[in-house]
Amino acid sequence: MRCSRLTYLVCVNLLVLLLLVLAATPLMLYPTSNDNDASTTLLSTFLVTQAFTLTVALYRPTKDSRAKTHIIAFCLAQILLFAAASTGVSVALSLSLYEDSDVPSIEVAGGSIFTLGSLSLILSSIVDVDAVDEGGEDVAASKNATTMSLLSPTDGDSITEPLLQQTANPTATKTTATSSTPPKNPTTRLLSLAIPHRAYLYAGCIALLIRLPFSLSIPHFVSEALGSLSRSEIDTAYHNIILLFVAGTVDACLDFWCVYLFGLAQLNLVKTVRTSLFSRLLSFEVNFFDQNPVGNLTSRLNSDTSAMSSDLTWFFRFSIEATVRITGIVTYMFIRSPVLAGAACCVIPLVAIVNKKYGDWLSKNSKEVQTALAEANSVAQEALSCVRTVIAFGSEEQERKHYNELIEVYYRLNVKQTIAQGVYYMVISTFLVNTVVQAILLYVGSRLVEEKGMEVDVLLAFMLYQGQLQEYTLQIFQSYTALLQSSGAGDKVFELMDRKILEPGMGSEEHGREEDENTTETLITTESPTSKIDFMEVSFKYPTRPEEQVLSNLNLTIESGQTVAIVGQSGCGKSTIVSLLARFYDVDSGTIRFNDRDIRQVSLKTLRSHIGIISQEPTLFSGSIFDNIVYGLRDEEGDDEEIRRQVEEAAKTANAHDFICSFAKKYDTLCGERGVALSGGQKQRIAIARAIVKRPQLLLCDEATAALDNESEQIVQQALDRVSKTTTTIVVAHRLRTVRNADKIVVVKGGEIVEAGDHDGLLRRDGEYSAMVKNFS
Ligand SMILES: Nc1ncnc2c1ncn2[C@@H]1O[C@H](COP(=O)(O)OP(=O)(O)OP(=O)(O)O)[C@@H](O)[C@H]1O
Repeated sequence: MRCSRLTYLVCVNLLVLLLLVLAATPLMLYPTSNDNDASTTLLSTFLVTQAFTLTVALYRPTKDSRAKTHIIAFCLAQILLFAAASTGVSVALSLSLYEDSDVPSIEVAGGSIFTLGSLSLILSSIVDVDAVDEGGEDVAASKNATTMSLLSPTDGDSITEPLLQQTANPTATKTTATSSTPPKNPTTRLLSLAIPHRAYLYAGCIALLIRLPFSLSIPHFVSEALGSLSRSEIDTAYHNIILLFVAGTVDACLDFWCVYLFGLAQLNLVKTVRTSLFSRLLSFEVNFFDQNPVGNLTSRLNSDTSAMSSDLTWFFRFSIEATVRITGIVTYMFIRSPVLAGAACCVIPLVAIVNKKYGDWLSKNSKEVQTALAEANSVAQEALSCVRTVIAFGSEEQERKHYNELIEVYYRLNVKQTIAQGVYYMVISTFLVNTVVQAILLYVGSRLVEEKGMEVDVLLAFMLYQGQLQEYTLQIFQSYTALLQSSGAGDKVFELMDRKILEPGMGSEEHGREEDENTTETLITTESPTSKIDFMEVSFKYPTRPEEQVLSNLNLTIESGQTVAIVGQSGCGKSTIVSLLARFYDVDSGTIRFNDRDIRQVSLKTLRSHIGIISQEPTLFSGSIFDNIVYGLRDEEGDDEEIRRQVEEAAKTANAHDFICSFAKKYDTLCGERGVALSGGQKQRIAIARAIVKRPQLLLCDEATAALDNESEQIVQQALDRVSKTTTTIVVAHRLRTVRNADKIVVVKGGEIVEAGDHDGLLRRDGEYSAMVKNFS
């Protein structure tokens, strides 16, 4: 395993710390007259080593700017530590001298070294050493630009900046949809997500900072009150009890603001991440959804976004609170007894190391947990959305088994996590912090009381504060662990955010944006409300199946207002022609022209606003019939009366008005999920009304009557015939009797057009079409 310079720094710090602790321990326990000399030696060793590690860190410039950033952050923190150390040590030394060496300076030095060492270890564990280790020069170089921009975002107000780091390439040719290289370390990126919500975070921090002195003083007043009582100083005890009550009340009031403001930041963060991710998902091309199960995506949208946001705000709140509390408590402890302070801090370095390891493992495991959950969700979602098919085929047991297997994987990963958590709490929290530290404090404290005449209430205060110190030390580490856990969940979300939007997704919108006005003009101001379509030498393969040539050099012209039927054997590419026209996919070569304009030069929104699509399986939303029909008009503005009139008119044209009016709630009748509360024919007629309510220039009917019985087929066919008089229509059909009246019938075979003409002409020709008609009759 390769080690970065930062890892070496941490190791050197740790080693020096251990040596100094070993050297200081006998001096602290058995002080001699040479203490001052010894303490000076220890302190200067520590400072020299720090200076040495700093020099090593700054020496030899590295090309890896990410590592550089970490090192600079590390060095800055070290410099701050130096400043704090010098001030702290001189204050402590003068205190001990002032008190006539009641507290030997060696104890001050020992305590300071413990604290400094611990702080530098905490710092080292927080700096993402492994991220620097893992990144080779190449990877790091590819990440540099975005990393640096995120470390110092200039426009922090836009959530899209940290979330959407890759914009679409408008001229991108079709490639298999893969995610682009993730631009940066997810932890740093995750942190940058909080930038737009900084107002709440700042306010929360201010409330926290005002609150903490009150909160921190409570154990002091308790110890003072008890100490006064033990000395029978009743008035002083009452005085401390009143102070305790006041401090506790202020603490409680400000606690509300902390919970509220940090909670608000979290809610806003979840909201922004969810809405950004959802809109990103909607801008992906159809091919993306061919490859990614919906359950998987909803899992990312729900559980991953909330996991990353809650852990992130948890990190902000508790890391700040814990840092302030630890600083306050450690300062208080050093002022009252440096030796006891050293004893209280002695396990912190160990906790730091264990926590770093635990955090790294947790980050990896939580990624696996989220993936396992997403897979299980995907299976559940699919089974539930196709529940009728599952029941009809008696596949309940099979689906149950499949889901159980995936949930078992999720369960096992969680069990692993629970065991690790149990071991962590057992060793760190219960044993080290609650048992070892308490025992050390009581032992050292009782010796100080016995041998140096230290007051018992000092020991009492230490016992009360040490609980808080350990609790918040754990909390600061856990908030770091939570951050890593968030990055685990955030990783998958960022993967989707970073995925390039390929044409025909948003890329084309960007492309079409400049031309939007012209384009809309072109499409709308044609003489007739219909459109002319040209397929010119069109070839196409599905990206997920590149080995199969679906269409090859297909040429087809559909005049404005014509009704053209596309027929052919199953799998010959009929529906593909429809999908290409709606730009669900882009052609590999050749051109499709809409009113003499290449559809790749038209924004998707504009193009689709002129196309109505009716498919074999009409998908209705779970709202009312009115909601479903008006869906086709959602972008249009107008008064409610006018919209209602248009909806009813479309329903009448689609032969749907009468059956809608036969329902008690008429247009307000609910359709049920995916329209389950309606018959196939009724659903199809509502789908027709939805497609024509916006008066499209082109109507695409893909096997619109194929799933209906004869009676329903006739009613729907009448509706389609009526609609096709006012628009250009392309009909894909199996039932040849439904296409007899088409202006042109096109026979597709092996991805090519083999015959074209009207019904009578093709029959006379006695070719493919004629054979198909004979087969069907
Ligand atoms: N999303 C897809 N991904 C990969 N291949 C696809 C996809 N959709 C269709 N195909 C394949 O492309 C070919 C043409 O399919 P298409 O749906 O256009 O045929 P069709 O003529 O409409 O068939 P049918 O009459 O049965 O509906 C088929 O071999 C099909 O398996």
